[in-house]
Amino acid sequence: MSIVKLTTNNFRNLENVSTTFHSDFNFFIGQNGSGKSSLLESIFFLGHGKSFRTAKIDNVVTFKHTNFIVSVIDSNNKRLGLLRDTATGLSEIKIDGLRHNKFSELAQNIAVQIITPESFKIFFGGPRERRRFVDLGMFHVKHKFSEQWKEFTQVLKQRNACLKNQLIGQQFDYWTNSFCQTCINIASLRNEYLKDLKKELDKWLTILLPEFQNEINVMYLQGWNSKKSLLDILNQNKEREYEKGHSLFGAQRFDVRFQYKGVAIETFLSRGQQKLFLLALTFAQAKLIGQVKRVKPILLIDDIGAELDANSRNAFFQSIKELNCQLFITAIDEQALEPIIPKDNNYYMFHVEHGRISAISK
Ligand SMILES: Nc1ncnc2c1ncn2[C@@H]1O[C@H](COP(=O)(O)OP(=O)(O)OP(=O)(O)O)[C@@H](O)[C@H]1O
Repeated sequence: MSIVKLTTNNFRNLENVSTTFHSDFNFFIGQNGSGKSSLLESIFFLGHGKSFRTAKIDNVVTFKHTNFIVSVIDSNNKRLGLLRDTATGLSEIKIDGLRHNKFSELAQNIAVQIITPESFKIFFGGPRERRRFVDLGMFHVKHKFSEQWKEFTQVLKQRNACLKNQLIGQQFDYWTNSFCQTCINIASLRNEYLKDLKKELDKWLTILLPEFQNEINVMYLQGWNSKKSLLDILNQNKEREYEKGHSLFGAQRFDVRFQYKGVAIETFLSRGQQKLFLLALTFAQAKLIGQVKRVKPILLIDDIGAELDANSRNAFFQSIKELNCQLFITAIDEQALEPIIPKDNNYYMFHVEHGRISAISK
């Protein structure tokens, strides 16, 4: 499936947008402040239940309004909708007109990934974004993950409550044992997933960063020393954990690092190369999602011109031809898009101005 039609009401400066999209390639050009990122943000919101720019919902609702709606119709004629109200704090999720309580039910129907000019700073800046990235793939690719994650977060919460309240004895031991088991399950699922991701990554690096293909080592740090038993580690660090009041080891602390000849890649890749690497990684993840989901992965790429020279944009074009994704790509002007516009005219181009989106005839 792909998004056929998007409607937004009071989402940033997109007060009333209703636009029909191409199933593969959608390009948006517009001046600074016209609403390009807001458009991508609205689609991202539907897939993630939050913005990629702010944690404050008030910032997203159009000034002087109290709620926004984003809805889409997909190529299977399925309708997905989300309303967020700042006055009441309520969210309303609708799938084909029926209300749902859990955001994950909406997210099952739409797999959205984004790359912005800031992505690589956040991605290489700390484990949080890398965790989010991997777990998004896990959510869509590994069917068992959602259930296991739910169980894990509940167990983690209980164990943390014991640590915070200085509870010892049977109750704490019970949650610690459950915690170890759920950590091991999740760690092994992530390990499987990252092996598949690494294979797929090498394919995309062949096009985007050929000098690094087959040379990048994906290091999976599962959240505790993999040579030791988690239970032993927890027993040895009991006092430290009680002191901190939360679990210091476990699947919640995992990370994934990328190395070239034993060195972290972000320490020597240029900014443009870092962007190409992230594109390769995102494409790899999209490919894995596309293989298992009925939904076609959606890729949002904000300001493609930033950091990429003409050669890199050519490599980017070569790679997107191989992807089976629906792409939404923004740029300040058409020149930045030149090398990546399909020559067969099989795409849509839009002009964004003052929050209005109009199709440009080719
Ligand atoms: N809550 C809001 N209500 C109304 N307008 C808003 C709101 N938040 C931001 N804006 C305005 O929306 C406009 C669009 O911003 P957006 O970031 O989407 O622009 P853009 O086209 O991506 O620009 P750039 O090329 O500079 O990244 C800006 O002028 C911004 O001031």
